[in-house]
Amino acid sequence: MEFNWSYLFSLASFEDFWTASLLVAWLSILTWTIGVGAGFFVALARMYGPFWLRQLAGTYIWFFRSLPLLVLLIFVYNLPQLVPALRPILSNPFWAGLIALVVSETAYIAEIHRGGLLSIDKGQDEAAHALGIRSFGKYQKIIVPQAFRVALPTLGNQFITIVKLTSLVSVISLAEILLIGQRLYTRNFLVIETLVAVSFYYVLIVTIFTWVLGWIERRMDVARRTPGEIEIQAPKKAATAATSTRLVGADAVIELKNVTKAFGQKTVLDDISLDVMSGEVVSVIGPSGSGKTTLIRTINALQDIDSGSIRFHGDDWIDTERGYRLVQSFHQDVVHLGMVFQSFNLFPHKTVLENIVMAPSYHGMGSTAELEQKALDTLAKVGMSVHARKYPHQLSGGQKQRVAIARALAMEPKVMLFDEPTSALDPELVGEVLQAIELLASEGMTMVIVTHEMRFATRISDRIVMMEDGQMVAKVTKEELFAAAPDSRIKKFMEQSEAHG
Ligand SMILES: Nc1ncnc2c1ncn2[C@@H]1O[C@H](COP(=O)(O)OP(=O)(O)OP(=O)(O)O)[C@@H](O)[C@H]1O
Repeated sequence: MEFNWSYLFSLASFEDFWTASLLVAWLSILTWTIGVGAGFFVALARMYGPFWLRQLAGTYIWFFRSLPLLVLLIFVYNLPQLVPALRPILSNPFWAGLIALVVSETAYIAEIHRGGLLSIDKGQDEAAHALGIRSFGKYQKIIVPQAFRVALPTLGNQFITIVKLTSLVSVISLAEILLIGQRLYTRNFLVIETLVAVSFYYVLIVTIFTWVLGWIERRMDVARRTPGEIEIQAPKKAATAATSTRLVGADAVIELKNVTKAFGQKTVLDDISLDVMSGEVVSVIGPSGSGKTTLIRTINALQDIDSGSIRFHGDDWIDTERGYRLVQSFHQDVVHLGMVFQSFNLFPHKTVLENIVMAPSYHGMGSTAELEQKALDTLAKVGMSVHARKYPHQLSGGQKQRVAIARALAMEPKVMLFDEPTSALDPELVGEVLQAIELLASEGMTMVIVTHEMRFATRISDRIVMMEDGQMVAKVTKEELFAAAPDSRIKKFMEQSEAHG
């Protein structure tokens, strides 16, 4: 038997195949789009829901991934036998097929989203918390765009799977590509030629959508973007620390009282009390693992405490009398505590300017134009305005940290918290970050700085506190430090640290 080429070529213009191809494309797009939306909520329910919802989402995923699609299709199509009211919808093979495909695919897509969500660094969440960006805004602006970018290749792959799975809908008589082919070869017995044509139409659809998905992926890939041009005039050089005009006030801005925190058996903060006065710069030093980072993170509730209390600006802020409790206005007021993290925690999918404008815009602090101008002014202050249109991956570590400082400053905080701001930097980049911090100190900003930079701590601080094994073993002013005996704990520690640094 000869291969019938002319018959095959005639199928390229067979209208029923083109109609069926459009139907397959439409069914696949609908299934994928609804599945991507529904799957996201199932993933969120599975990860963050209350216990019963997590169980429910887990059971849904387990059940519909176990059930063969063919069984589900036939079940859904025949459901009107049990529930006649569903007949108007489910007796239509397109709707029955769509519902079965969506129910099944949502289970797979939920797991893809879960992978995307799990890949997002915890630091992104912490940065959102510190900037007062709450759940919905956090997901909308920070987590979902990044998680979606990570999940996109796998989601694209799932789309291809869906296109091919639509061929199963032929069992409930949907006139899709395979069914058109079957109808032809049962009449003319040209099975091979007809199946070649069927394959051609599937390959064509998959090729077009692979190209479209690839294009979307490339568009979302910030690593491919070239730094944008900056229209503003670059300042000749970064602002430098002015002669200090700083005065330490008599009012405490932050008051920690008998704060304790244990991780399991290990007490990491042991009855810590500390007042930070307005305009004061307090550096927290101490050996690795002594509890410095834990301490600073308790102030803006990135870390909970077991007992004790924290007051902010003379008002209740965090207490533990009836369990760990934040004051009601916590999330509005946390923005007054700017935080700079050791690992920067910039938003990688946003430009430098967008990183800075995001929180003020979320809090409605002005029009976009006003906020951008303010952001550029703040960037100029840390010597970063020329880089405003770059993405974080296009910056050095020191530049990233200066942007992180500008991002915190954009919320016009009353206090700045620095958690080892130079620890992740190469030695040659440390200076530029310290200079930016020093400038803030000279302007009278109240600051708490966890640092290993002893010389810097001595130069900039009004007070230095030393942690050791969860206890505050020294709390000295600069004068007391100079006057301290050479064999005092704090002086010895500082000397040893400098020698190793
Ligand atoms: N989430 C956590 N779960 C369990 N243990 C923790 C957690 N966070 C910190 N720790 C432990 O608490 C102790 C203090 O950690 P912390 O990060 O506060 O120390 P540090 O003084 O800042 O150290 P370094 O200078 O090395 O950053 C360490 O022993 C650490 O392992």
